Amino acid sequence: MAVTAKIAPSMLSSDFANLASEAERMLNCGADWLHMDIMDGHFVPNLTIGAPVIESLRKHTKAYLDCHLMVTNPLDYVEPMGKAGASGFTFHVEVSKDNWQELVQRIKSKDMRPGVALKPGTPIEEVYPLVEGENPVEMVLVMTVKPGFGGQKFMPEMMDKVTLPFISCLFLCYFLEVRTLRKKYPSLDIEVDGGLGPSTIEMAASAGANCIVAGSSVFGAAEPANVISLMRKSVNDNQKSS
Ligand SMILES: O=C(CO)[C@H](O)[C@H](O)COP(=O)(O)O
Repeated sequence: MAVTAKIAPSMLSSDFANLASEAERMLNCGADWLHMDIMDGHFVPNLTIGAPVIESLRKHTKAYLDCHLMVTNPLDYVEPMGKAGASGFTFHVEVSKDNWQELVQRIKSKDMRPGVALKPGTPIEEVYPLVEGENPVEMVLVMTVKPGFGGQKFMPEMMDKVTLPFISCLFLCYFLEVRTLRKKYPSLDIEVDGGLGPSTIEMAASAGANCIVAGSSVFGAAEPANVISLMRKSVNDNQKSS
């Protein structure tokens, strides 16, 4: 089964004081999902929003809220996030090795879609059991920057987790790990997050990523709709040719 493109502007780059109108603006520009970064100031060195803000935003939109939990204790967030109206709940594998089964089961019981994320440097093999288990996650999020802040430079070596491109005319096996992920799981949603935009989308899409999180490149664009549509086209073209 072919995967579909999901373009998810990262609301971390929005004007938080006008979150509802920023969300509406992105949806009007063609966004499929709204990416919400939940940071606890412990798992990552930044503190953002939590369930109360998701609950407030939910009153203004029916959109899919793709929530990325950069927190040390994701289990503590399942109940409040479910109640608040989160659609997707993506937790980090680095803090869930012992309880991911319970976590996935609880996320599903709250009608959210479970996903697992990994930081740069975490071996891709660590997510295999979560994708192949009896009660699997439905998305893998590959971070292409160190989580914590928007506007960082894209890390090509993390894209190695999705494809095997030529870089500077050299055969560099940068994308071996993620290419492996797509090869292993043809119908899995694979999301990439960090430094994605017009100059990096082709690399991500050819590697097999279909869910694209983009903050500064979308919010910083004069015409966000053009950036969103360009990224969607790149994913769709690569999916057709794969
Ligand atoms: O999760 C994140 C940071 O932890 C952000 O979603 C991500 O970095 C997006 O921002 P940008 O597209 O500007 O890199």
